[in-house]
Formats: sequence, C-alpha cells, structure tokens
Amino acid sequence: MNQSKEQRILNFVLQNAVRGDPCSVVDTIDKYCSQKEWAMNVGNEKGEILDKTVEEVNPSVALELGTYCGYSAVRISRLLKAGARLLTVEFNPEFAAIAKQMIEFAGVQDKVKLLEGPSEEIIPQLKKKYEVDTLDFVFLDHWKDRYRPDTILLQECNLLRKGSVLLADNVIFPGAPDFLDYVRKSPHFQCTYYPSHLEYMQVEDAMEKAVFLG
Ligand SMILES: O=C(NCCCCCn1ccnc1)c1cc(-c2ccc(F)cc2)cc(O)c1O
Ligand SMILES: [Mg+2]
Repeated sequence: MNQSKEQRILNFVLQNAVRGDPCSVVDTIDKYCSQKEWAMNVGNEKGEILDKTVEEVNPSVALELGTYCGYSAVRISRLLKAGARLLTVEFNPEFAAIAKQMIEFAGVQDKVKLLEGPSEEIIPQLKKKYEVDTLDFVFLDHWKDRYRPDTILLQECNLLRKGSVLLADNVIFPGAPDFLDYVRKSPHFQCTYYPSHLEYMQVEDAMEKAVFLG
C-alpha cells in the first residue's frame, strides 16, 4: 500500500528533525514542503504572522480549526505559557493520526489536545465536554466555506469574549470571501488584513485578524 504525502512528511521529520524540539520540526516540514512536495501547511511567511499574533494575545486557551499534519499546532503550542493549552480540530482521520505523531515527536503533547470530528459538532461541546469557558485565540485553517458558519457558531455558543482574537488563513487563496464580508461588516469585530503569499509559492494570499468586541 503506497504511502500518503502526509506520511512521507512525517517520516522526513522523524528522520531529520530533533525529537522534542518544536522549531526543528517546523523547519524540517518547511524544508520538505518547499523542496520536495508542496503541502497545505501555513508555512513560514504566514507562520510569522501567526507567531506575532499568538505572542501578542498570549492565550491561555486557544482553538485551531484544521490540524492537517500538525505544523501550526506545533508552531502555536511552542509559544504558549506554562499551563496554557491548544485544542485543535481535525475532520480527516488520516490527517489526525499523522498530526498526533507529529505533535508527540515535537514534545508539545502536554499543551495540545487533538479533537477528531466535524467542527460544527465539536464547537458546541467545548464548554461542557472540554471544560472551556471562553477562547482567547482561534486559528481558522479548515474548509474555507466553514469559516463564516463556525465564526457564527462560536458566538452562539458564547465561546468568545471581549478581546478574543480570530486569525484566518487563506482569505485570498483558496479564499474565504463570505467570511471576510461577514467579519468586516459586523459591528462585533475589529478587522486587520495581513497580505502575504500562499505557503511555499509566489501566489498572493493573506490572513485576516478579527478581534471580537463583545
Ligand atoms: O483546504 C485547505 N485547508 C483545509 C483542509 C481540510 C480541512 C479538513 N477539516 C479540518 C477540520 N474541519 C475540516 C487549504 C488549501 C490550500 C490550497 C492552496 C492552493 C491549492 F492549489 C490547493 C489548496 C492551502 C491552505 O493553506 C489550506 O489551509
Ligand atoms: Mg491554510
């Protein structure tokens, strides 16, 4: 049975990165995906925007929608203070299995909880099943047509508080036009646009930050 691309990425990390060193895992994934096989990790250029936002927010509780191979889960969790945690949601079981191993190899498993399933089912469970009060930071990187409905669902579930920060990947490519329109027109969000490029490519992309105003 031939390997998946995601399995090849994981194997390259297991063979070339330093166990327990999140930065080396991030750099090794970027090396593989820029030189050998493209993959939809947020990448280093947009990753630096992610880093700056996480450092600015310094979240106690963070949510990621769209784990994929765990690149941004490792990237985010390496910046979290002691006791802070990241909940990351992945729908695809194969991706989740790869991400679990990636997170463990990076040594950030104590900060990260990987939740498998559809975001529309998991979000309403966060308070009671996962003991979340409100979310300080949300990274949206899953199906682009789920950004807007899940942002509405987060509000309906009272998971956002005044100052909660949403950061969305790919708002230009593949694009999330309905999400951009929604948050930019909503009186409940203060938005900032960060032009960038698609991971490992010279294609235009961008990230949108949307701060919940309550
Ligand atoms: O689709 C993307 N991500 C979601 C993957 C599935 C999420 C499953 N899931 C997890 C939780 N709930 C649902 C994505 C795509 C691209 C891309 C760019 C160019 C191109 F030619 C093809 C693709 C670049 C990204 O940066 C992306 O993030
Ligand atoms: Mg993305």
